[in-house]
Amino acid sequence: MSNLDCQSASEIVIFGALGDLSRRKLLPALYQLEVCGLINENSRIVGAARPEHTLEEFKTIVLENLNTFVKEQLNDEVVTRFMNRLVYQELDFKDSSSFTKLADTLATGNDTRIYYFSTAPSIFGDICKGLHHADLIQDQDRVVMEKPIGHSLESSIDINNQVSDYFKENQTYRIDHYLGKETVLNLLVLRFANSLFSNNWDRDSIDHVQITVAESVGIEGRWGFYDGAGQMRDMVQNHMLQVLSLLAMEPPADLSAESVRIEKLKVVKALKPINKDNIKEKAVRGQYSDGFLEGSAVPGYLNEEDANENSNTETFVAIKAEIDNWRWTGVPFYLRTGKRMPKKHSEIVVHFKKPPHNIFKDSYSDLPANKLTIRLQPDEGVELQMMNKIPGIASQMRIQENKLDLSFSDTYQDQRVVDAYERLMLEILNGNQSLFVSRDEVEAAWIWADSIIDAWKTTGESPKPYAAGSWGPVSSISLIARDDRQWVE
Ligand SMILES: NC(=O)C1=CN([C@@H]2O[C@H](COP(=O)(O)OP(=O)(O)OC[C@H]3O[C@@H](n4cnc5c(N)ncnc54)[C@H](OP(=O)(O)O)[C@@H]3O)[C@@H](O)[C@H]2O)C=CC1
Ligand SMILES: O=C1O[C@H](COP(=O)(O)O)[C@@H](O)[C@H](O)[C@H]1O
Repeated sequence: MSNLDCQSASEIVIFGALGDLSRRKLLPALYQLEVCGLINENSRIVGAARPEHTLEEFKTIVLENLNTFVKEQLNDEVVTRFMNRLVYQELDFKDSSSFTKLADTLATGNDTRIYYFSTAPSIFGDICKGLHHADLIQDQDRVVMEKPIGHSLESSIDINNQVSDYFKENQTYRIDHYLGKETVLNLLVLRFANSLFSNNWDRDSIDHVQITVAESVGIEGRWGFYDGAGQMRDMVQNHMLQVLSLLAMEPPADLSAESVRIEKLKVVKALKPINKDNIKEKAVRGQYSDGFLEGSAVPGYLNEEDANENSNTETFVAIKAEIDNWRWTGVPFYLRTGKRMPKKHSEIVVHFKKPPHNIFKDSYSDLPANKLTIRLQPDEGVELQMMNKIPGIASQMRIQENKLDLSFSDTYQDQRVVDAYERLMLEILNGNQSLFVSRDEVEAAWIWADSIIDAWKTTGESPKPYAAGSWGPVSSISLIARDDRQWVE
């Protein structure tokens, strides 16, 4: 079945259509789906926003954005098709009575509506009330929620309740854009389409796993938002736990949303709690200070624009996560993520156990373990480090460490790199929830993350400084060195 066979025509309503996310990601993603012919020909895109604009003015803004944010040259024919789908709706999301205008607009369109909440979560409840007030919620409609879903378990329950009063769970799509990344999706294929890995994916074969999500960017003008969150809430509670779940979950029965989400949830629930009693040995938080990136001086977190110089917010986190279940007992998952690290570089390194006995002692005294490196971004690919004989007639067997390297850009040269939002938008249009996060997952992740954040608060643990352009505070090296291991650089 092609994607379009399962996709009914819909009204795609973007609340916050003139905001940053919509302009940079959502509209370009929809344009790319248009290029691929993946949007039902009768679907419309309704931009809802506060300012008064004519449709022509809205189209002009959208075209400017496409010119800016779509990497490839725009195709005139596709642009015309895309523009013909656009509708503009001036709306104050906090004024329920104004939603009757939206009802009039939607009355002339398709039966199924996709409501994309591209606004701050504090407004989700107001939008739901407005939609309800104008009788705009039907069983076949879908709602898309952007992150962050709260800043704690309590606030996430509150946001989820505000939406679930009006939409059922099977109508709700919670975005974690990491689930739309090609390389994150490829984890499923790597693990469950290759028996070499699926048969060796447990405590018997694996020594430990490292997950690094390093960013070279700093706060990029969003100090106010970021300072209330920090790297634990911004990256670990969501993206890193999603990656960890896909990496560690049991094989799902199939790829349905229900099967995949149940298995991911079990992983998060099995995470050993980190609290005030063990925080010092299990987690490290850091904050970047002045430093250098690619040869240029960059300010520290407390010297960024709009900064409050007393902030204790972390911009770096390293954690020794442990999954208390049959498969993973005794296998640490070391997580590390930070802003202003030397480069944008995200990867998973699976360290297998060493061979039990070395028969090559004469040429190699200490056989290294196999390492599987999954490069998430950039330079996406998969690399397996293994031992190999050096060809030659020498009487003594000479061996060396070598690698099998599958670089996606070399192997799939003709393929454009698909942005995560394109993939996720397509899944929303097709009504497939597999790549979206269930309420249970969000809440289980908050329980684990909250305990760490509370422990930092209780112990008064301040973030350790690290120079911008470095790999994090020295204590993150100690975190892993205590177990006689080291971060892969
Ligand atoms: N930007 C990004 O890259 C990412 C954003 N997100 C999330 O996506 C969501 C949107 O973010 P972002 O686009 O950056 O935010 P913006 O503030 O840029 O956009 C939000 C839009 O909502 C509009 N809005 C707010 N209140 C009302 C109202 N009462 N009535 C009508 N319109 C209103 C704003 O309009 P006005 O300007 O008139 O107030 C603004 O255009 C947030 O939850 C964010 O956390 C998640 C990941 C990445
Ligand atoms: O959600 C977020 O993700 C980005 C990192 O996303 P990536 O796709 O560039 O890896 C992060 O910079 C931002 O702070 C966070 O809110």
